[in-house]
Amino acid sequence: MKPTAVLLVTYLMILVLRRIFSLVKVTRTTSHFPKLYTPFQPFALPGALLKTSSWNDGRDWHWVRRFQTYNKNETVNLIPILSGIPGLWTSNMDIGRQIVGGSHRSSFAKMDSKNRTLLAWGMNLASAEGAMWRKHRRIVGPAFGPELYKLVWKKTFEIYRDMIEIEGWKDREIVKIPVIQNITLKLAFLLISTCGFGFPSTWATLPQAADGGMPIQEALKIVADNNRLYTFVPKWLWYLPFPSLREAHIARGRLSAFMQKQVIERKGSVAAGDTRTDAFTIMVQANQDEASKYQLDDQELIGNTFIFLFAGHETTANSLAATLGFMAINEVIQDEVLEQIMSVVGPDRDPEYDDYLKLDKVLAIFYEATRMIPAGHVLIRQATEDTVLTVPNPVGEDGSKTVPIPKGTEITVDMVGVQYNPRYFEDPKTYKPSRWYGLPADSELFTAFSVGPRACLGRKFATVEATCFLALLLRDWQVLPFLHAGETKEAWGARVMNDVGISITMKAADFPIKLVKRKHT
Ligand code: HEM
Repeated sequence: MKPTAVLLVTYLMILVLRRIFSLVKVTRTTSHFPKLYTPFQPFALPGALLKTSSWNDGRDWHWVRRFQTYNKNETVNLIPILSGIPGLWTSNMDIGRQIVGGSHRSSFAKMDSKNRTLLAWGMNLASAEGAMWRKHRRIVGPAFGPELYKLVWKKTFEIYRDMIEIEGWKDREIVKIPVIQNITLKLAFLLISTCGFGFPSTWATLPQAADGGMPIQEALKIVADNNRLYTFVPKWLWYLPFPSLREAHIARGRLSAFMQKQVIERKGSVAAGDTRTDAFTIMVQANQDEASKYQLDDQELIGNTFIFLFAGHETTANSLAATLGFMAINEVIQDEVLEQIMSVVGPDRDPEYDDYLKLDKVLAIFYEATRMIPAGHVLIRQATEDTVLTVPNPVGEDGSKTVPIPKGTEITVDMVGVQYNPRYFEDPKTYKPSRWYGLPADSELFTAFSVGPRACLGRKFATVEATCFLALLLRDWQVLPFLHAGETKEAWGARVMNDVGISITMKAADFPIKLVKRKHT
């Protein structure tokens, strides 16, 4: 053998031995949990690029194998043999609470490597940890109060009305929507744009900006659609002559300059008594009122405004689309919900924010869709020190065990696993909104927004928007599936509502629906 070949083989053998050594070390230290072997870590390259198959666990493995993975044990140790870090995956929310709770005594933290997309516009609430998180929470928290929710309700109503008018549905008896996600994404985007950023936005096509450049709302839309690209594509690629990359680069530059100016202007208008109630304005107000050592700098204010877009746009839109998919195949539930809408709001009146709590069945159809296809599908943390977990015994056995967890262990709370765990849900495979009827609006029994201090800050933003939009839509229209020739409703449901994948959020693949105008007597 040639000396170079000998060197290469030796090098490869060292790599293999190092891999075996590190895997043995890691698996010994978390030996309490059963091991599942896979070639690659599902969320790291190359595993994330490959589809889940008989030999590979790709990035949607927890969806594809949701009825098998936790059959025998609620927590498993997923061990990638060829590349990536081994880690625990759990479907037990009692363990989840210990990991994602986020108290100042917590031994678990978010990992910077998983936060790159969220950090693209500045440090923010969703990415910060410890004292930094508390500082951000003091300023961002006050923005999410009754004034914002009233605005979300009002704007949802206005946007719905614009949509019906501008899409030309007003005079139609039947509307076929080829991709319902296009509608829900536009709605959720306009809501974040108006109520999060305080930019006036309508369903109509945007007018040209006064300076002839790209309208700010359009720049925001392009950034929302391309932010991931911006995080992962090397900087030099932006300057190559690919029109879509150039456009994304220009949009980012324009928005960045605009936001810097906006912070200064908003500070001035707040000092002069600005009474707007969008989250950005209230956050700037809270920042002005804070002692200087707790204040956020301009970039942090911008980072937090953008987090509303990245955390709240696709999640809400995909959950709304899923709700409409489940409505299309559940006529009886749709009628039951309509009955509540008619008794609370009636056939003609504009729904008001005070109706929100009375429309619990409308909220329940959204909750149940979000349970079955949880947009926030994984909560990933790492142990920051040697610690322990209290692991409940299997269902039917009282008590729990204390299990040591070494520093550095990565733990993923698998929200699909949690939402399909029979410990928490009777008949978890069935779409059954009645499980949520009458549930107090902020109850932690509903876990798809996470739990504890680090739970979703936008939960009420999303549920107010969803309740208002669904009440309006279901009052005016019957939602039906758009069937293939000869297809039954059940077959449509099985095909469409199980075709679920992951971009960053979890979502049903694009699907069409049909709306038939209701005739209220
Ligand atoms: C159906 C819609 C939504 C779902 C399912 C959802 C789900 C979640 C989940 C599971 C988390 C916890 C993530 C983790 O700990 O790793 C979270 C955090 C967060 N969400 Fe949402 N979310 C939704 C809508 C929104 C909206 C509309 C906004 C803002 C307007 C928002 C803002 C946030 C923020 C700021 C955090 C970070 C909170 C913190 O770390 O203190 N979310 N969301």
